[in-house]
Amino acid sequence: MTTSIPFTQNPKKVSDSLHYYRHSDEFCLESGETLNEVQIAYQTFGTLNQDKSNVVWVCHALTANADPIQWWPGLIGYNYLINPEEHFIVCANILGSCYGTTGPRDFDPNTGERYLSNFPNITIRDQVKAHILLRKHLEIERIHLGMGGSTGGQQILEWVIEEPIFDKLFVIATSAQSSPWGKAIRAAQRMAIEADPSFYSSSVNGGKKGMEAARAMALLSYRTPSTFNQSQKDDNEALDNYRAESYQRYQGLKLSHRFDARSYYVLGKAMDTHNVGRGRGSVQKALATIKAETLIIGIEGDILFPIEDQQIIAEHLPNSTFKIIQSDYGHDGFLIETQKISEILKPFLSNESN
Ligand SMILES: CC(=O)SCCNC(=O)CCNC(=O)[C@H](O)C(C)(C)COP(=O)(O)OP(=O)(O)OC[C@H]1O[C@@H](n2cnc3c(N)ncnc32)[C@H](O)[C@@H]1OP(=O)(O)O
Ligand SMILES: N[C@@H](CCO)C(=O)O
Repeated sequence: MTTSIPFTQNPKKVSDSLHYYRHSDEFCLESGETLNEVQIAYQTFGTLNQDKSNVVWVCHALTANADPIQWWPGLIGYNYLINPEEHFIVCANILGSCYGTTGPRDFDPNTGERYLSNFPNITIRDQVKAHILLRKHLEIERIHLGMGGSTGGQQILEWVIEEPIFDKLFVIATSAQSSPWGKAIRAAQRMAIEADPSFYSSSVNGGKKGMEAARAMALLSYRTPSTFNQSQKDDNEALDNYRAESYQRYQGLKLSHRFDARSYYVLGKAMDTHNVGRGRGSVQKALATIKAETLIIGIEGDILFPIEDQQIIAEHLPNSTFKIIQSDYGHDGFLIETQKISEILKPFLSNESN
């Protein structure tokens, strides 16, 4: 087994409490293709209590890693609502990513070469299958709270339908199926990556310039005009070198220093596959099977996952609470508005209904 070295050019980005579960059996994907010797990188925080009733499983968003204390500060961490003193927090890097779990830059055990552009298409359901493998490896039979935002929320919704082992769910800025609008946004980003000839090369860092452009496009769907218009104002004399352009270029560079272009490509395609109704009759029928008490939060101004996406979930879940928060940040507000989220999540977690 070729050990997969967690991808990061910034070692501090990969926490020293990262663990690995290596699955020796064949991992069959929804596409019918298989992956061998899948490795799942994960982190746990806190202690499993006697009756294993304090598990909080966090599913991360597109470019995050297995350390939610790092990327969801204010909500998860010591002295926050979801904390290691009270909860046994588990978070796994998702299949196809580049923070320790098997993805395009890892070595294919069948060829001894890195997958690179040969990494198979994966789905959200495949990512959930990897979570389930890890759950079983950790001998966790019940999850008190499953939580996630954006594609993390998509994983949670898929998972609870596959395995009704959750007491409570919290999902934010997410959907029950990917919309044509979301698919169009990600297609444009893939076109930018495909326009970078190095994406198809054998270079382990291929596609990075394309990913920088893709990230700049993505940011336009993660934010709102007000965040740019408030923070990136130019003086009246400016005729070039605008702050908004400098910001976009910087954000692209920032991502290219910590993320892999082929992972970005594969994970975007996985998001496109999301549809809880596939093979289950309809989205409505699939959602109606979810008995867990669910909190759904939408963000006013989120153009990637508009409020209607969360309304559909709320309408078809038998036991749900739906709240809307305001955020200048739009979609990325789920990572930033942790105070507003905590004010809603706290009473949801403390009620005795479950
Ligand atoms: C390994 C890991 O990190 S796990 C992954 C964690 N990340 C994720 O999950 C992705 C989600 N996180 C994010 O998207 C972001 O961290 C957010 C949304 C939470 C906040 O966004 P940020 O990028 O931190 O803040 P913001 O968008 O305001 O940008 C601030 C940065 O832009 C820089 N900047 C601001 N304006 C400009 C400009 N005109 N030109 C150049 N740079 C600029 C700031 O100096 C700052 O730089 P820094 O990040 O090096 O400190
Ligand atoms: N901006 C966040 C959330 C995207 O949904 C990320 O890059 O992971």
